[in-house]
Amino acid sequence: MAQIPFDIVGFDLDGTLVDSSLDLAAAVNHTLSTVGLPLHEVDEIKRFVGKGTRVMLERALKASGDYTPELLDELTPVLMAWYQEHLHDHTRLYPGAAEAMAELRGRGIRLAICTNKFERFTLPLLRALELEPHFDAIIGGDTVGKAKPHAEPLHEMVRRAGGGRCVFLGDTSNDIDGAKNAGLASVAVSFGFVDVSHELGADAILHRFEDLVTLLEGWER
Ligand SMILES: O=C(O)COP(=O)(O)O
Ligand SMILES: [Mg+2]
Repeated sequence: MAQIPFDIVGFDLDGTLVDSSLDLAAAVNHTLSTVGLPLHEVDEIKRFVGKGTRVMLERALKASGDYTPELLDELTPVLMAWYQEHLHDHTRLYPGAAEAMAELRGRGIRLAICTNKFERFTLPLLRALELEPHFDAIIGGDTVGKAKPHAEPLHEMVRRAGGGRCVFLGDTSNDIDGAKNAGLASVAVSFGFVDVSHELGADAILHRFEDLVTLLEGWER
């Protein structure tokens, strides 16, 4: 069995480890419906994800020409409250992720998460999906006061996971730029919310979780 040259495999959450698009889209559309604004398609809302819940709503309001700072302030708590109650109605791991995580852990590699989703959503979601025990570190968008692409949340993830060489997987520029800023190896996934994997300048691209272990085994030492 070939060796994997990493101590830690870190994951972005939305659009990388879990497909949360239906619940996020429902949260945005529920919020817009409370004030009679036009709703968005799920595929459109997927493009708004990655910089946290408030920015997702801001992008949705801007897309329909309805944005004002006051409206965003008014509606953000509505979205937060609704999403808190619907974190895992439809949200699931991507195919092959559970098996890849089990294989990596079985080989002594530590797993970690760094997401721009707030802890108040991240932790209950991971608990509901029974994923929390698999991770040595879970960093949310508000854990260290800075979000990806800032290096600090990724540094904190590596620190809390016990240190060592780390590769980080993600689906947007926040993730890959963040990994680079933190000096980590990076993998862009092509099955996330928007496939921009070829534009991100990641060290490698992953098309399906079934290929993750082989990809890491073949990594240059
Ligand atoms: O924008 C968000 O809510 C979080 O997104 P992320 O898990 O992809 O960082
Ligand atoms: Mg993401």
